[in-house]
Amino acid sequence: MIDHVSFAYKKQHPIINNMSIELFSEDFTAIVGANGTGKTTLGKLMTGILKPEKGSVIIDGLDSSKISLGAIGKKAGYLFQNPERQIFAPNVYEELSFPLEVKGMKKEEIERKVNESLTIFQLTHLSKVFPFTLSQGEKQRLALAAILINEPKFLILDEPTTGLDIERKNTLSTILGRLKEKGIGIVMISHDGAFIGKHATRIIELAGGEVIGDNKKCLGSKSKTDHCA
Ligand SMILES: Nc1ncnc2c1ncn2[C@@H]1O[C@H](COP(=O)(O)OP(=O)(O)OP(=O)(O)O)[C@@H](O)[C@H]1O
Repeated sequence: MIDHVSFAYKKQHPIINNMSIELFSEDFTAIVGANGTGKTTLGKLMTGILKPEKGSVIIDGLDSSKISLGAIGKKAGYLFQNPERQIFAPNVYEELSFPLEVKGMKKEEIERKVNESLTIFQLTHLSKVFPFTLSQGEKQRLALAAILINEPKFLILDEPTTGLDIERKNTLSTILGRLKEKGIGIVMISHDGAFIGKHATRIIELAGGEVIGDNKKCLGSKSKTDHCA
């Protein structure tokens, strides 16, 4: 929940101005608005990468300013506009196994979870590959898989369809549809009207540091919150 949040990179130039938004895990929420209106900034505030100057960001009942990024990552994952920024391991398999090792999970359990994830994200044939040689779509699927191996309740995606061809967009659609069915709340920052039209159950529009539109569509969702447009 974004509660009366204000944020500026430079004093006197607020990007987010006393904004409040409540997000629900049953929604696929799209954040839209013109270039430079603060969508990415809001996404980073939602996942604790940036901290608000005023107000608070409450993630699953906890104040983002008071918990570590690691702890936030177990509740809300963030897919960067450029997924390369969040890939660190020497090969695809280790990108997925490392967070589980850190958790202290047993080797057999790690193998089972990683192999399952490689299958879901169509990366099995690339498991030994150096991640930086992957294509854009493959890097994105790897970054998504690495976020989701933490089993967060919310996933925030920043312009995930940029640079993807139709086939890769369809793969992403299928993956996001499965996540939705599992009850993971999805927030997508995007200019891709067709993709938003297909998936979003709620559309929040930003301008001038404020929310200027907040509409819900039903799309057959099990939405419990207010009305559907
Ligand atoms: N690290 C930064 N330091 C200073 N200013 C920044 C920084 N990041 C973003 N800004 C500025 O903040 C404003 C909002 O940027 P932001 O990336 O959040 O917008 P956006 O709505 O996501 O834009 P786009 O649709 O082009 O991706 C812009 O004017 C941008 O130049």
